[in-house]
Amino acid sequence: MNFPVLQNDLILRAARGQPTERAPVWVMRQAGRYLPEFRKMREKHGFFDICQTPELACEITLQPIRRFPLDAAIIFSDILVVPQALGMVVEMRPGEGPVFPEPLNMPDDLDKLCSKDSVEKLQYVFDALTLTRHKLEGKVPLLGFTGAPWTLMSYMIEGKGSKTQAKAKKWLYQHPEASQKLLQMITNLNVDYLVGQVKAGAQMLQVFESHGEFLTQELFDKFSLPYLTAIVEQVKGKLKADGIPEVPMTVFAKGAHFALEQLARTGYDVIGLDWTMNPESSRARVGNNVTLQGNLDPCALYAPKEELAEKVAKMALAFGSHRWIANLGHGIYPDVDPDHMEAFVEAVQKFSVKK
Ligand SMILES: Cc1c2[nH]c(c1CCC(=O)O)Cc1[nH]c(c(CCC(=O)O)c1C)Cc1[nH]c(c(CCC(=O)O)c1C)Cc1[nH]c(c(CCC(=O)O)c1C)C2
Repeated sequence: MNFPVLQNDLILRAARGQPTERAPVWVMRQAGRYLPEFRKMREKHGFFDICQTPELACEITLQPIRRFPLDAAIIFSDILVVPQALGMVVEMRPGEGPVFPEPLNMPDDLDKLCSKDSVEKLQYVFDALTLTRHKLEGKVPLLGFTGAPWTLMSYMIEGKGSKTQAKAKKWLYQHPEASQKLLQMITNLNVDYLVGQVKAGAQMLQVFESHGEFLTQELFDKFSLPYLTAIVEQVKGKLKADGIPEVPMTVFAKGAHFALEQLARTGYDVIGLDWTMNPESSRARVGNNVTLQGNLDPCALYAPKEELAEKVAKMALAFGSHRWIANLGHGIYPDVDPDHMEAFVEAVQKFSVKK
């Protein structure tokens, strides 16, 4: 596809354990809600209309890259496009967030899902990736992503955000086989979806297990870890079989602090840490063969800029300069002042320089 030559490969080097002059930095959910230029675009267009229109998705992906000296762009989309591709309706309601008008209630409802040709329904994401990779002009690598099977399953059953995920967890206890059938269906689509994203131009991939925090270790071992592992093994295996150079893969399992050692053995190149994790003890637990990503408290961006810079300096010291990708410990919040996002990025660049 003759993509422009990459000029900044810091994040790819950090992910592979190669030396970097300083830590690369990007921010989860960096495109979107907190930027006035995004909100202006949202006044005119529906959320999923933007996702489905490559020119608009590309424009929003580039907005934070124009403003801040970031080291990666993440394609503008949402994890919930995967349930849509399986035949579910998802609406984005103002003030409420994503809603499934007809969530899955009982195992029989799985028959309503349609896994045939589902990856083809995501062609618009592939088109957005290809366009964006060109429009980035090689400035920084382009990241693709998906939601992990458990996180997507929980949305498909709850039908919206939930404080407890009790309906979804009820399935794990009452309908373990149906749960595994659903998780496998999502895993299969995710593998094809991520391979398709790389073929379309994604240079690195992240799997978001945002609802890891609701699982016990026992539930995580049974209903999350095997599917996260299958995804990394199969995506890397398929790329290799197709003669396509492998790309680094990140897993962000929010709240799954108990699973750090296991996650480090799955084959992911990068483990994302949420803001509750201690960088030094996390490093001691995972060893030196994986890269860590994170993990400043997203609310630290509310602090005065000087204090924010101090927190970043402290974080840089705790992670050290090798195998670290600087980020927040979860997505940036919608009411953060963009000037403080800039202060965060600049502080990482200043304090993570290798001595
Ligand atoms: C990576 C990504 C996501 N969503 C969006 C992006 C695009 C890139 C970016 O913003 O940088 C756009 C993205 N997605 C959404 C928005 C706001 C919608 C709007 O403009 O009205 C944007 C910009 C909508 C959305 N989509 C989702 C929610 C959370 C709902 C809840 O559980 O209460 C919400 C509010 C689901 C979702 N979506 C995503 C996750 C995983 C990351 C995380 O844990 O934050 C999750 C859980 C991932």
